[in-house]
Amino acid sequence: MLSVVPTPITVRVPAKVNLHLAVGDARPDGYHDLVTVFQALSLTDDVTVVAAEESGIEVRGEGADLVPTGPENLAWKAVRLLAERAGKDPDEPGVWISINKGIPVAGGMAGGSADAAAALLALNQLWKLEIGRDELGELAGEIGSDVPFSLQGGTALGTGRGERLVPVLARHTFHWVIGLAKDGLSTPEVFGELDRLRTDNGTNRVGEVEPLLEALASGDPRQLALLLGNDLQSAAVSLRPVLRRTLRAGVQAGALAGIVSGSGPTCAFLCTDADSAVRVAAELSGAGVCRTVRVAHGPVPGAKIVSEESAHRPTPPQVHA
Ligand SMILES: C[C@@](CO)(OP(=O)(O)O)[C@H](O)COP(=O)(O)OP(=O)(O)OC[C@H]1O[C@@H](n2ccc(N)nc2=O)[C@H](O)[C@@H]1O
Ligand SMILES: Nc1ncnc2c1ncn2[C@@H]1O[C@H](COP(=O)(O)OP(=O)(O)O)[C@@H](O)[C@H]1O
Repeated sequence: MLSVVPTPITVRVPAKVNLHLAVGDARPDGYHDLVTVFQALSLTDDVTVVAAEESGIEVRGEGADLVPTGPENLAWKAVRLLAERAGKDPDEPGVWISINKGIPVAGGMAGGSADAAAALLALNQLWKLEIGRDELGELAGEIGSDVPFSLQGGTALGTGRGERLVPVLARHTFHWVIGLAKDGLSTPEVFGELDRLRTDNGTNRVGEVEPLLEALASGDPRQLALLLGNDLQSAAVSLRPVLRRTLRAGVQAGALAGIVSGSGPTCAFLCTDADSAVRVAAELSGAGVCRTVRVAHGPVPGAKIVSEESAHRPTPPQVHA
């Protein structure tokens, strides 16, 4: 008898950095209204789905031991949501998922959200559901605030919880150095710390987003560097004071500006060009304030299906501290 080998589908999905993150006051539902500008960066995860008798999830790559392989994995939430939509048993959907992590775990770069977005796209194809991008985006927003952006990629303005997106024009490619920290920070804890700091003694708030949008359209990294801002930065630094040193070290190494990525603790440094990014990465690595240092560029596209051949990731340029 001829046995048919199921065909796996692999989706590659990017990390994000928030170039502008304005956080409003806490809402009754526990969330905060945001005005944010996301940019998708060239640090990626690969998520492969394949039809299987035994359903489950496995995680490989850097920080894999910190990622849950049960129902708490955000990719598994995507599986359950799409299984319900497809009329399948969400407890036994008959799918095996392999995640290859290249995005730092709990680093404020939306790695879990990225895997959920990738799983949505891959299963849409595997189960031939033909759900359009708009509906996929809505399903993504049910999983988490950052998931719709992971699907969309590029550069986008996010409002609401960050899930309502409008694409933003970004001319040219921007070059970044990414400084990874030893341990992650919890997103809800960082939002909570910001609320506490604001109640106790107030904190500065980032200004309007329009000047940053103009800098993106101009494509001038020097102009953009002056306008990067993140309301969560003071909270992340309060919980992890060493980040102040990391931010200073990146600028001393030659970056135009440094910023905590989202809720941190990863720090992102904007550089003039690709060569400068490599030099800054080497020097920051030598400063001993980061676990690992990588170079990246953005914007890059959102989640997309890649062929099996190209699913074997090239080793990203990195410098070990
Ligand atoms: C801060 C940001 C900036 O892009 O990213 P990260 O740094 O975590 O990657 C996001 O707002 C994180 O989005 P995401 O990680 O999807 O968060 P969710 O799962 O939706 O929410 C986790 C928790 O964070 C808090 N939260 C999240 C989003 C938001 N607008 N207000 C909040 O207060 C809430 O306590 C919520 O329960
Ligand atoms: N697929 C996943 N990849 C990474 N973390 C995940 C995943 N699913 C759930 N998590 C959990 O989400 C937490 C936040 O991880 P992550 O999304 O990488 O960071 P952040 O929210 O800071 O951007 C992790 O500590 C981990 O326990």
